[in-house]
Amino acid sequence: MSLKKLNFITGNQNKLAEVRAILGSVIEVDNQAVDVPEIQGTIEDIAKEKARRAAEAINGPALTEDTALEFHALKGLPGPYMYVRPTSLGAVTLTQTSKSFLDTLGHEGLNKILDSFDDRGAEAVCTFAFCRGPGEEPILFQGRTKGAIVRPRGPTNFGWDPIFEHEGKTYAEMEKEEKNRVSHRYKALVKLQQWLGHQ
Ligand SMILES: O=P(O)(O)OP(=O)(O)OP(=O)(O)OC[C@H]1O[C@@H](n2cnc3c(O)ncnc32)[C@H](O)[C@@H]1O
Ligand SMILES: [Mg+2]
Repeated sequence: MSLKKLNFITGNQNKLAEVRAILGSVIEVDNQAVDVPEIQGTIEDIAKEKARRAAEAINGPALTEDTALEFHALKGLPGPYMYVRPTSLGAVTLTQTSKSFLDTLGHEGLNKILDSFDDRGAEAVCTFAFCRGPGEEPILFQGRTKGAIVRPRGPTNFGWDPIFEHEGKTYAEMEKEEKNRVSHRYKALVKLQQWLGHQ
């Protein structure tokens, strides 16, 4: 099967812009902002289930992405629960949490959690899941970038970018191109791109 384009199911415009910036010259990236329920579980469980549900919702091939931020001192928390949006499928609301760790605590609150630990280390984890269609098993592509949680520096337009420092700069302080050369999302997309080359 040769894929002519990817249908990236996300409501997050920042993610979409980064995916298009990284993959745009390789393959066309369409977008549908379908609200897909996110279950609780491991990053991998959440990512796979999201893609399955997206493929069912659009009745076709779907690419989804899930981002987690793991604090080493907290043994990986908040991880995929940094942001859990209330989502619903028909009458069934699957996740009830209306506010995320980030929304609730803010950049300062997330920093304060770590003030009582020596280790400010963190890892940004990006997991893309591609599902060929309803009933198919999703394939995962994961990228990880190591960093540290710091007091906010730089523009505040994308999630926790201002408090995630990688090699001396926060993601928010980097030019877009710079973030897209080192980010968790970039590393996951390199794997997706390699896989696309074999399709
Ligand atoms: O529609 P989807 O793709 O689910 O988009 P989302 O915004 O709900 O995304 P997630 O469920 O993966 O939640 C991750 C949250 O983490 C934040 N986030 C994701 N990627 C990020 C990045 O590269 N830099 C900073 N914050 C990021 C941002 O606030 C997201 O809303
Ligand atoms: Mg989401």
